[in-house]
Amino acid sequence: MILLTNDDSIVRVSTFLLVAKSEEQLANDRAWLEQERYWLVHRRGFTAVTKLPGKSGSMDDLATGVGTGKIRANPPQYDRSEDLAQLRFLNESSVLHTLRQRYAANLIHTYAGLTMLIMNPAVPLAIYSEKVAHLFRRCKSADMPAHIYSVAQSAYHSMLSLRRDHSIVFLGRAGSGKTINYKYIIKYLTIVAGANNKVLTLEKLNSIWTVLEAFGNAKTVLNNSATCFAHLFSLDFDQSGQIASASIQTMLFDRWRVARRPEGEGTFHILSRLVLGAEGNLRRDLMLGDLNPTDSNPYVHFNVSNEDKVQQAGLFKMVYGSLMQLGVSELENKIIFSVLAAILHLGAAGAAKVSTPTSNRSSYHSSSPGSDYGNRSPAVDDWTGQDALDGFVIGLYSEVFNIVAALINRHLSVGTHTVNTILVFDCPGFQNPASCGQQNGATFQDFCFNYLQERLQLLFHNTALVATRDRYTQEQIEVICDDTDEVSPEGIVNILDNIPSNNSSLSLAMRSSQLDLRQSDSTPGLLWLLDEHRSLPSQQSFVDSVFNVYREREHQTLINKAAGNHHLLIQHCQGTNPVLYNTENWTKLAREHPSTKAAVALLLESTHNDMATVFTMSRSANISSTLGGSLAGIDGTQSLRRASSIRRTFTSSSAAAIKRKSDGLIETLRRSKVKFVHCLLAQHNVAAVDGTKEYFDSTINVPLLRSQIRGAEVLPAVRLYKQGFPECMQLTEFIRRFGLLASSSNSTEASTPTPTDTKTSIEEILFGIDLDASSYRVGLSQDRAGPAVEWSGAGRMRSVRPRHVAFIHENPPPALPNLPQNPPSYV
Ligand SMILES: Nc1ncnc2c1ncn2[C@@H]1O[C@H](COP(=O)(O)OP(=O)(O)OP(=O)(O)O)[C@@H](O)[C@H]1O
Repeated sequence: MILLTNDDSIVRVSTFLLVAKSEEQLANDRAWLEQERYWLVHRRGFTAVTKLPGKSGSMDDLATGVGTGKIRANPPQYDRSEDLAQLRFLNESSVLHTLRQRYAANLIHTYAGLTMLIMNPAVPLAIYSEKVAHLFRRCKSADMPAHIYSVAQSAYHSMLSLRRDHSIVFLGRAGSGKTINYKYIIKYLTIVAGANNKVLTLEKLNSIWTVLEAFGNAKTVLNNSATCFAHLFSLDFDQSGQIASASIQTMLFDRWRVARRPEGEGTFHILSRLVLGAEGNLRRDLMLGDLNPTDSNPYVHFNVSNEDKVQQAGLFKMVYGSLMQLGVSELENKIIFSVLAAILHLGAAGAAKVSTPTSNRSSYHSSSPGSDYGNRSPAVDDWTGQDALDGFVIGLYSEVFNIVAALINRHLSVGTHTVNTILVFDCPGFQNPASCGQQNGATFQDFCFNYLQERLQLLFHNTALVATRDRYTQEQIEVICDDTDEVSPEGIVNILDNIPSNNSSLSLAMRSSQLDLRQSDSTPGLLWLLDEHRSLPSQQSFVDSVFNVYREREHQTLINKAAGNHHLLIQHCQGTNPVLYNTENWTKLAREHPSTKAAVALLLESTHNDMATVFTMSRSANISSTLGGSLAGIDGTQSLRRASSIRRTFTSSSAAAIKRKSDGLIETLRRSKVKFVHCLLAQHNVAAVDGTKEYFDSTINVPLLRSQIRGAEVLPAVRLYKQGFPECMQLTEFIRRFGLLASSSNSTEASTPTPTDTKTSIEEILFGIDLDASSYRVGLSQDRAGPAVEWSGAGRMRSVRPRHVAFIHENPPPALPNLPQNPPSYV
């Protein structure tokens, strides 16, 4: 258990220990630095080496593995630095070394400048209790140890002081811990900010997570309970800083899973839980007893042990109870589960192709008794009967998922005036099935998830690097920072989603010379090619269309043809994570079968009045008008009050809609002040292995961690943070707070000061208090926000500041085996 204390004596002692060094310590430091310790980088890791005195030749020559050559090691006291910006020698190996040292001590959180890195510990840690949350309350950013609660607290504090909307975004690979930390952020804000009229409580949060996990998660090869939807939790605060309303927007990115789950993976948990857990009248009314778990059913699988079956049955009862706690009536519950039961019965029935007497076209009928949906979904081109049924089931499940989210919102959203919002965003992680030995190639669903992760990484790049540099230029602040090894995610994002500027057709795009395409910035992205592909003869494979366009050598570093008719390789995450995709069936998946829309219409127009009422409700003004919140909707146009139309935008399954959804999301996030959390995996498949503890007690997979650090652009961001001036304050605000320190002749009280007066006064104040001139700059620009004083990141040394909180392990966790405290080398 971690205990945080603000006991003064502890603060003073730790401050003294950190600041004051004995002569002996200083001598040791000097001796260590004179030794010239370097990292020798190699494919499998890095090794500490010492330069022998008197030997010539550059140590940089040894760094054959990275190419940067900046490989000096830090003295041992930096081993567990809480902020990577504190490292004296900032390089990739030193970053890996620090993360590894901290991880060995169960310190899974590390600041990377303004970003937080979190390693997945794979085992529960007792550092998230309510008591711990209260210790972060009212703390300022610089006073908090690295912890997921410090991210939440600094967003909350910043929202209150700036009166601006904030968002917290999680990035990382599948199973790296995004969802768990997303929940901790919301839990923290609920505990610390409190909620008016108990609109949000910890019990309600538990119910929400239980319901969403059941309806939106599934077992995948990379995670036993992977999130298959993106969710944006919106916490709306009133003037006093309390939560006044909340809502959740969901996007079921993997809606195909209900009908076409990848080999070896599961469908949404709720389907098997319903069959195993429903009892009494519900079981009888939904005829669940007729479904034999041993029969093959494309829409559910029961490949679990008896013990698991009991557990799944228990989980169903929890879901049912949670829905009730969230204000869902028994009737509404029954309606939701009856649609799910219909999906299961349709799966048991299967589909057959029949000819209709009135038309030459074929249509598809389920052989399920009483089912006449086939007439509503005319077959198109190469659709099969199973496609029609699958499309229908996808439509049904998507509507169920939407109504569940709408019912949660009905319970949380209060039509009250709110001032600011904190958005917390989680989505499926980066997928690479090859990392767990699956060589068949990644699926279309994986492609969609990876595209969204790339968009988020680009948002990070633009926020942490591009916008920061632009601001320095605007303020005429010179920052010397090496950016030669920076690679922007923009190149890969363009390959994935570029829309040709001349809106040419696919056949035109393929006929045009590459030069023309490049000159007009018209090289179409893969999503556009998928969308357009339906206009091509079906013999042409999607991969052929792609490589008719992407013949250019300059693209070969990002996209390549792979062995097999349908395979292509995309170099994701700045080339650190190549993913082999199998594009067979992608053109079909990117389209929406007409039966999907028919399923939606069927629910809305159902002759069963209650059913029609419930499903219409999620689209009607009733529910959307109850949605509170000051923040614009995820589609990037209007407020959340337009939730029904937002959801419609998101239910289209075409490739173009995936881009549109992502655009809306990024635009929504961009308008707020964004904080990023990068979740990291220490080992492949941590989240998919049972008996994780034993599996996990091994050394860190250094190449895996290195590729995540590179892909996440940690080093460039920390470097800019360290060299730059990341903390800024408007000049007027500075004067308001510190104006008293100005000499009387320059007092700003006499008359309204001009910007030049203000700047001069500030420079005098800073000069007067003898602050190191290299640690600040006074900006010049006259932009809307006004010129600013910028504070150096390097000057923000958390470890030498008196802390208001400190970590103490009550029961120190056992050190991981095979991890010496100061390992001489890593392999
Ligand atoms: N802070 C943590 N403490 C304990 N266990 C953790 C922590 N973070 C992650 N885990 C473990 O890792 C597993 C995967 O975490 P989680 O589902 O949050 O990952 P994810 O990144 O959201 O995955 P996906 O992208 O596949 O949805 C969890 O089930 C849990 O076992």
